[in-house]
Amino acid sequence: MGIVALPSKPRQHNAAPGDWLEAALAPWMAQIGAAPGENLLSLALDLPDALFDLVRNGRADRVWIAPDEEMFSVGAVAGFADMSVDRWRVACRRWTRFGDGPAPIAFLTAPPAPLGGGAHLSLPELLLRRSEGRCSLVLTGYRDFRPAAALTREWAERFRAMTAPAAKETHSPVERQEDRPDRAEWRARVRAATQAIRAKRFDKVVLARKRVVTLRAPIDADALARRMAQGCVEGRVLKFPSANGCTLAATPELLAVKRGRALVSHALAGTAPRFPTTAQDDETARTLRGCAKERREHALVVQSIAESMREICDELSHPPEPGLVKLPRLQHLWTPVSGHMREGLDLLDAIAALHPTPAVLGWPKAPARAFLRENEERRDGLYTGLAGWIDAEGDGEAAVVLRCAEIQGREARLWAGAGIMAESDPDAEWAETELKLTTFLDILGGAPSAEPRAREQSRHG
Ligand SMILES: C=C(O[C@@H]1C=C(C(=O)O)C=C[C@H]1O)C(=O)O
Repeated sequence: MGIVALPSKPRQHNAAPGDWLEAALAPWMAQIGAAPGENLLSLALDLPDALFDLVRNGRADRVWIAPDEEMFSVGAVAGFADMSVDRWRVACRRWTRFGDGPAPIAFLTAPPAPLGGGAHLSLPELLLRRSEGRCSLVLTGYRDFRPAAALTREWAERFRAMTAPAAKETHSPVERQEDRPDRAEWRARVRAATQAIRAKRFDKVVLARKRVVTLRAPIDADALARRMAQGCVEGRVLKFPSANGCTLAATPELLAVKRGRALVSHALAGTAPRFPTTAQDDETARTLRGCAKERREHALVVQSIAESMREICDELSHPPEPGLVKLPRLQHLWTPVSGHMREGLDLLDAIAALHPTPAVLGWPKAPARAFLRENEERRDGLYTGLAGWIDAEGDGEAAVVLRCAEIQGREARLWAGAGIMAESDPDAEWAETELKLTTFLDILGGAPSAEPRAREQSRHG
């Protein structure tokens, strides 16, 4: 499935966005004024398509784009900007909601795989959502002791800022790029990992590396997110704030998708390049499916996901043989694991059970994590962490943040990793990470790869 194409120019809309919102809020003022001050309050409004287009061509703190859905948000509700899981659950029970639109959601993140740990939630003040062809605006606030008009004024100001026309996108050339670790150090790290595996410390560990790309001018993360969304990806395009700037990703890996009681986790591990001719591409896919190392690497991930899901699901199933996910530059072995979640559990329970999987950490998890800590692999931004959203019913999605970069000023810190098994060859694993880096390099605007193209180099070529 492809990502919906974005119109390059916003369609015309006559009313100024701020005026439109004030008029749309007017009929609700009395009800907002009478709502209990100690509860969260949300109002969902239908939004004209043209205003939605203004937003997706403008600026947003958080962006989430799926094949059948788009979400953009600004602001975080004061006092609920960083919610604990418990606080979210309590708030959901005492929420005053108006309007006939989608329920409010919180965005969530979880730390990179070597750190692990639970989810953080952030409650957006303004959420623009297009789902099933319908555009809506969900406004959320905590009125506390303020008059209702103070709250609606804040919403209107944010909406004006969000719909202000974005600066014209300019393309900035690459000034320099650097690999950390460099190739020699990478080889040493992979050898250390394969030795530890042969010494039976663990079966698999995921090593990662970064490329720091510096452009001549500051990077426009919103423009990059739009470019990513225009490409065709299997998965999710996202932009989330992270420790030093923001993280952008076009990731194919979905850790958890929950709708009602149905939970699906997508095991993705085992990688090969794509080729322009069908014959060569199919041959590579056959080699990937038949490669014992890749199959074992994949099987570890499926087994671990199934074990974790058994703790929270009653029924579990997955196809006996992996399928393939085909991306523009890569193909992966893929197994969707489906389950029927136990009564009363939500997406956050699924995250607690599943994150991180051996696809981004290793197996068994504890010694793989200890190895990464000893080797001081510090992953920037949200790389191999999670990003996603949850609604008040506990449904939602969590993607593993891959094919990503943390953007700060003129710098993009790109990350890619590979599963290391006993027989891993350092150069083949380097080639695989090169290929993974191209997903983001392509979007950044043709930054030339520091190494020869991995397509021709891969162990499957
Ligand atoms: C670690 C990454 O990707 C993960 C590792 C894979 C592998 O080793 O084959 C495949 C998909 C992802 O689960 C990455 O893209 O950086």
